[in-house]
Amino acid sequence: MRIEDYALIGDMHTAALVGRNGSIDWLCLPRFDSAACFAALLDGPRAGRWLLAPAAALASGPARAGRRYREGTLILETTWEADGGCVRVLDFMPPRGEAPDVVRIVEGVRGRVEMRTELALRFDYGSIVPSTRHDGGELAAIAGPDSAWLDAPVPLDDNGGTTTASFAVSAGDRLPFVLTWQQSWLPRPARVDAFTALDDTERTWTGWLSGCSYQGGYEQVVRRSLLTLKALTYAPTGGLVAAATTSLPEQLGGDRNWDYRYSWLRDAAFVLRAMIATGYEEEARTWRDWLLRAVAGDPADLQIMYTLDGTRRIPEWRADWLDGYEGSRPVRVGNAAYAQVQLDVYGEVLDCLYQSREAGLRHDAAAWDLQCSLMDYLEGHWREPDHGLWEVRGPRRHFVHSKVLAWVAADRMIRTVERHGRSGPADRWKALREKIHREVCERGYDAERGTFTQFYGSRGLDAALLLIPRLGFLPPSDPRVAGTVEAVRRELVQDGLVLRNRPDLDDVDELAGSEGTFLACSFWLADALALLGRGEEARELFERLLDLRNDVGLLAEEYDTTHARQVGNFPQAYSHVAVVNTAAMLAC
Ligand SMILES: OC[C@H]1O[C@H](O[C@H]2O[C@H](CO)[C@@H](O)[C@H](O)[C@H]2O)[C@H](O)[C@@H](O)[C@@H]1O
Repeated sequence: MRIEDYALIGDMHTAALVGRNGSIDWLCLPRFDSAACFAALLDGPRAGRWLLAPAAALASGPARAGRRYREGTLILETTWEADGGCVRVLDFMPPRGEAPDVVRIVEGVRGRVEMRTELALRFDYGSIVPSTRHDGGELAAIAGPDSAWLDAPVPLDDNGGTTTASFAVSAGDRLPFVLTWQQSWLPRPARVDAFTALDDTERTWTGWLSGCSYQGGYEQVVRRSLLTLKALTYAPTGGLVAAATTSLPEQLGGDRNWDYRYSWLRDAAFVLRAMIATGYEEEARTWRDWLLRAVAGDPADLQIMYTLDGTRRIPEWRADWLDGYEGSRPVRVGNAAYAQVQLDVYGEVLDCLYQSREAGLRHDAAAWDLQCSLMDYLEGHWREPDHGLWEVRGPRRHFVHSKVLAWVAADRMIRTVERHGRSGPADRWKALREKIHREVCERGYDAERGTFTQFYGSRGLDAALLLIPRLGFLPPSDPRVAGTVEAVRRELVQDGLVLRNRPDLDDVDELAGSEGTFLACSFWLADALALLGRGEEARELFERLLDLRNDVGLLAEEYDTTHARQVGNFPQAYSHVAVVNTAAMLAC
C-alpha cells in the first residue's frame, strides 16, 4: 500500500492507520509512542494487522473502495461496491474512557455481501504472538504487559494465531466489532456500546471543530488539517506528536527513517500559532502549560524534543526484525536527535509565547520568568554553531536560520516589554537584536549570488530562509528577500516543489541517499510569494500542494516527485500546520 492509501483514526491518546484495503496496519497502544500491536505498515501482515473487507475484494487482490471522513470528524466511512451489493464500514476510536477501543461497524447498504475479517495481534512491534482464547464472539489475547479483547457479532475462528471470521451482511444490518486493550494485570474493561460510542465520537469532533474561526475560501481544507493536528495531540498532557508513525522513509528503500512520535518544541510552536490564528486559545493554553512543565529547570538543559509527558531521554534503537516500509531499513524507535543543539527552538518558543500574548491569552509570572531565562541563555550562546532545524547528523555549523531565530527571540522579548508591560532589559535586548542582525547580514548573505546561505560561508541554500520575511527579519520589499526567494527557486525547486536543502553540498549531512521534496518548505515558498505581492503564483502553488493530499485530505512529510508518491512519516503535523498557515495568509 502506498502511504497515501492510509487514513487516520484516533482518540487523542494514540492513532491508527486504516488502509484502503480495509486493513488497520498501524496502531500503538495505549499511547502514540507505545509499542505497536499492528505494525504491518513496516513489514507486512505477519507484523500484525486487522483486516475487515468484502471477501471478494480479498480474493481479487488489493481492491479500492470509496472513502471519506464523516463531516467534521475523524470517523472514517469506507464504502465497498461488491458482488451482490454494497457495504459500508465505519472505523473510529471513541474518546478515551477506561481503555482504548477501536470500533468497526459494518453496515449493509444494498443487497447481500460476503465479508471477511482477519485479526493478527502482534505486540511489541510485531515481535510477540499472544496466547488467545475464543468464547463465541469474543477473543481474548494476552502476552507480557498487553491484553486485548475483540467483541464480535459473529463466531470467530482461530487460524494459527490469526483470528478470522467469514459472514454475510444484508441491507439494513449493522454489525459492530470492538477491539479493546488493557494492561494485562488489570481486569477486562467494561464493554463499549459501539453505537453510543459512534454518537459520542461524532459529538466530540464536531463540537471541537465548531470553535474554528477561519474564514477565507479554504474552509474544508483548513478544517481537515485542524482535525488532523488535534488528532496528533495527546489529550492528557497537551503534548503533540510530529507524526503518528515511525520510520516511513524519506526516500523509498532508503535509511532516512525516523521516529516522529514525540513532541518537538519547534513543530508544536508552529501548530500553536496556527491554532491561535484559527480561534483555538484553549489548545494554546494547554501547550503553553505543557511547555512550562517540560522545560522547567535550567534553560541550558532545554531540549529540542521531549516525549508526550515531558520525559527527556529518548534513546534510539532499531527494530531489526521488521523489514521496513517497502524494504526501507532500519526501523528506528526513539530519536537520537533529542540530544542535538538546535538554537532556533529558543526563538520558536519565544515567538510562540509572544503570539499567544498578542492573542489575549493570560500568562502568569512563571511564563515571563521562563521567557527571561531562555533569553538570558540564548544571549550567551547564539554565537555558537548548532545542528540547525533540519537536525543534520553531521558537524555543527553556523546555520543562518538558527541565527535569524535568535534575532526573533530578542525581537519578541522587546515587543513583550513594549506592548504587554512586562519588565526586562529592553535596551540590552535591542543592542543584541541589532548585533545579530548585522552579523547575519554580513556573514550569512552572499552578495555575489544575491542570497542568504544555509550557513556562514556555505555554497548551499536552505529552504528555511523563505521564512525571513514572515518572521520580520527583513521586510518583503528588501531586495535580499526577493534574491533569496529566487535563489531557492533556482537551486532547491524540483518539479515545482521545494527541497529543504542539498545535503550533498558542503557535506552538510553525513547520511547517504537523498530525500523527497519537503512539503512544509513548499508551503513556505507560497507564503513568501504572497508576501512579495505575487498572490497569483502563491495561490497556484498552494493549490498544487493541496492536490497532493490523499483522498481524505492527509499529507506526509515529503513528496517524491519522481514516483509521484507521498514519503516520510504520516500524517505529519508540519505539513498540516503549513496548510492552515498558508490558507490564512492567502485569506488576508
Ligand atoms: O532528516 C533529518 C532529521 O529528520 C527528522 O527531523 C525532521 O523532523 C522534525 C519533526 O518534524 C522537524 O522538527 C525537523 O525540523 C525535521 O528535520 C528526525 O527527527 C531527525 O532525527 C533527523 O535527523
